[in-house]
Amino acid sequence: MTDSSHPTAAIEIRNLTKVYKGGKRALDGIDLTIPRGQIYGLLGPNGAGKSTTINILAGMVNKTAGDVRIWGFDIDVNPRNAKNSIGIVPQEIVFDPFFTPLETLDNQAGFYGVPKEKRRSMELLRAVHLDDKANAYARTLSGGMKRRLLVAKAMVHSPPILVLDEPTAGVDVQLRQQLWEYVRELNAMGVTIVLTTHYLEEAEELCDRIGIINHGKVITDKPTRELIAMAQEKVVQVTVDRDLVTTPDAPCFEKVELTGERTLTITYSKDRANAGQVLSAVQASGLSIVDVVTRDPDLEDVFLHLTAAA
Ligand SMILES: Nc1ncnc2c1ncn2[C@@H]1O[C@H](COP(=O)(O)OP(=O)(O)OP(=O)(O)O)[C@@H](O)[C@H]1O
Repeated sequence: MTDSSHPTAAIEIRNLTKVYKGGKRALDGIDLTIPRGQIYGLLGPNGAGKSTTINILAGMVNKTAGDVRIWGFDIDVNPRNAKNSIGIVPQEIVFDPFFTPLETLDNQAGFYGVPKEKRRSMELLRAVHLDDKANAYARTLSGGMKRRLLVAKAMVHSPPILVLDEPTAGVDVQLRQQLWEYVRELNAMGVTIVLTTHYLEEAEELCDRIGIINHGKVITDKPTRELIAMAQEKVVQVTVDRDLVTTPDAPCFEKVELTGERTLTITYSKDRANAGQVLSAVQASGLSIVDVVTRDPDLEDVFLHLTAAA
C-alpha cells in the first residue's frame, strides 16, 4: 500500500472488504481517496455499505481484507495515531444520561488524553449552540440537541477529520441549517469533513466531492459538479394555448406527462435531442406554445440513474 499512498489524502481506502458473520458481503473491494480539506459525501441506497465503511474507520468493525490509512496512518500499523486523527459522529445517539453536556465533553477529552489546560469543552458547546445547556442532564436534551452534542464530542481531541454518519436524520430544518453552518465553519478552519446522507439536495449543496456506493462497491467518485453534469435527462415544462385531453408523442420525448390542464412536462435525453427539437415536436402536433420552463438535472437524477444501472 506504500506505493499507492497519497500524501494529500485525508483517508485512503484500498480494496476494503467486509464479510459479516453469517456470510453477508457488505463491502466488496472498496477503493476511495478522500482528499484533505474537502467536504466529501458518501452516498448510497439503504444497505449499500456506508455505515460499515464508517464503522471500520471508527475502529468499531473489523475489516475482512484491504487497507485503510487515516491522515497517512495505517489502521493496522498505527491504530492509535489513526484513531486520534478522526472524530466520528455515529448514527445512533448513545449517551450516559446522567452526565451533563459539559461533563460529557470533559470525560471524552479525558478519554483521549487531552490535558486539562487544553480542553475546550465550553468553546465547543458554544459552537454547537448548547452553552446554555452546559449543566443540564443529557437526558433532558431534545433529539437535535443530542445530535449537536455528539458533534461537539467528536471534536474534543481536535481531529483533522470529522466523519458524520447520517447527521441530520430526525433533525428539524432549522437545526439542520445550524449544524451545517458549524460543519462549514470547521471545514473553513481546515477540517476535512466526510458525511453520509440520504438527502441528496444536502449533499449537492454541501459537498465538494461525492462517492456513491451500491452493493458494497464504489460506483462513482467525482467532484459534485462533474457528477451533476453527467445527468442526461432534461425536463421542459410547456404551457399551451388550450386545454389538453391527450398528450402528444414524438421520437425525441423520453417521457411526456399532463401536469396541468394546459401543461405538459416532457423529459428528453440531452445526448439525443435538444430543447429546440422538443418544442418543434410539440408545435408539429398542432399546439401553440405560450410558456416554457426548463429544469436542470440534479444529483437525484444522477443518483437514481447510477444506482438503477448498477
Ligand atoms: N452486524 C451485521 N451483521 C450482518 N450483516 C450486517 C451487519 N451490519 C450490517 N449488515 C449488512 O451489511 C449490509 C451493509 O449495511 P450498512 O449498514 O453498512 O449499509 P448502509 O449503506 O449504511 O445502509 P443505511 O443507509 O440503511 O444505514 C446490509 O446488507 C446490512 O444488512
